Amino acid sequence: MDVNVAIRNTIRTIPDFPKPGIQFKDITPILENPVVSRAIVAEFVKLYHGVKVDAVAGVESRGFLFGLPLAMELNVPFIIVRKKGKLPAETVNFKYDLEYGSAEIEVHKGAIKKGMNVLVHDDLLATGGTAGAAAQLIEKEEGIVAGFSFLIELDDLKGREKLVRFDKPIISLVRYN
Ligand SMILES: O=P(O)(O)OC[C@H]1O[C@H](OP(=O)(O)OP(=O)(O)O)[C@H](O)[C@@H]1O
Ligand SMILES: Nc1ncnc2[nH]cnc12
Repeated sequence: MDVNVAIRNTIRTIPDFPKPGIQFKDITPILENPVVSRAIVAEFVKLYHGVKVDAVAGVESRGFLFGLPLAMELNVPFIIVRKKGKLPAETVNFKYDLEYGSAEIEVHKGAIKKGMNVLVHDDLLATGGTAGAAAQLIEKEEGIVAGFSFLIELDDLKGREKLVRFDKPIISLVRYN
């Protein structure tokens, strides 16, 4: 199976969600398909062969879906990056600007160890604000960004440009204009 073709054929595009003009990439049909889901994890494992990854950080909420199985396959810890106010123990936070307004993400203090190579994982790269903030959080904790992995990248929103400064591989399985 060509996993990129399988993803493209399985994703649904829902127009005007959550706002008029947005073409929402709905991954729920992928989650309902265990063959494609397994192929996605296998593809990430293959692509990260030879890259030093000590942990995978998945961004709430859709970054959790493939982030945990990927970490399990790589046999490394999975670290959850959550929106503010959801993690129960002491946290470190990073505030960032969105297109309109701002948002804050956090991880448990001590989850990212000094010098740890942490792969940022999410389902989708749009403007890059979220993935860039997760990477800054890793650096704030003295971890090293190992790279970025996404199922989907929306090229027109130029998120990649926000991530190039980390100078690490940015992998997306499917790209849309
Ligand atoms: O590149 P950006 O412009 O930052 O956008 C990408 C982010 O947006 C979506 O998450 P959303 O905030 O919709 O939350 P969810 O995963 O909980 O649905 C997506 O899952 C990414 O995390
Ligand atoms: N177009 C889109 N589809 C799905 N998730 C998104 N997150 C940001 N933009 C998105």
